[in-house]
Amino acid sequence: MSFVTVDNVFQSYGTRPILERVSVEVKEGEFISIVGASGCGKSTFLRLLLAQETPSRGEIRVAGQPPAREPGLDRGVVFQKYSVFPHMTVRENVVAGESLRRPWGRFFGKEKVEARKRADETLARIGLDHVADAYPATLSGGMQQRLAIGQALAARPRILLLDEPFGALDPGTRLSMHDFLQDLRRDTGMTVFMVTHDLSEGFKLGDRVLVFDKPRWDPHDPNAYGATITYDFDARNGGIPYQTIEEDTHVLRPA
Ligand SMILES: Nc1ncnc2c1ncn2[C@@H]1O[C@H](COP(=O)(O)OP(=O)(O)OP(=O)(O)O)[C@@H](O)[C@H]1O
Repeated sequence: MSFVTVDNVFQSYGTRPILERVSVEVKEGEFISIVGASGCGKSTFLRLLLAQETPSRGEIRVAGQPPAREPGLDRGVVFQKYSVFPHMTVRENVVAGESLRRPWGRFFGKEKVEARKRADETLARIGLDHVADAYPATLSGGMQQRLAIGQALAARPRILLLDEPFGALDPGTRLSMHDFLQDLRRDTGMTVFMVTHDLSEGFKLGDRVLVFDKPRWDPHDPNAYGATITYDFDARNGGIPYQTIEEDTHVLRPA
């Protein structure tokens, strides 16, 4: 059964189309990698899933409902640049990750004690419990990015959105982050959408790899048309396409 449904979504900025006819269904627990040329709208697609933006046309549903507009507890997000707070300790960063998503923004009294306990559980899960009282500047790049993921996980989201989360890391750290993410996913059963520029990373981590591209191209006006999902690969089965786009209708159909 579909958990995230994207139904014929279009997004434009002013008169400029960015995405057109994007439709995809994702089951709960699936890991979706997203690849495509620079500027083709991959981050825009994540912002739509996050409900930071509303599509110009079409509909997105999460568990049958429109995604909540306010910062929700159901979706966590991690960007390439570390989003941790430098003036807070590692533990405080994880507590903040949860509290900032609440309407009133802070925990008090007993709630605070419980939030710190949950933060310590998250830190144990991401292997940062031994540096709970340290400040982010004293951590390596990989540890800081793990902390950013810990922040996003603090509220136990059902969906994790990752926008090139490992792009700024060196190759060795990147590999250990892959292991970390695979373990995390096994433990939590989260649904993950990850934008990456690295195709092999996309196939290694993803159950499916979605390719965003422009099916129509005007050489005199490269911005005339938007991008859509042109391939939907089964990454667990040698990269056989589940679906490919039809030349005439530009609609994804079973391959
Ligand atoms: N708020 C906005 N207003 C106007 N144009 C925007 C806005 N956000 C993004 N764009 C434009 O939309 C296009 C798609 O941007 P987006 O960041 O989604 O692409 P991307 O595929 O994630 O790119 P990259 O791989 O380089 O990160 C870009 O040309 C960008 O300049």
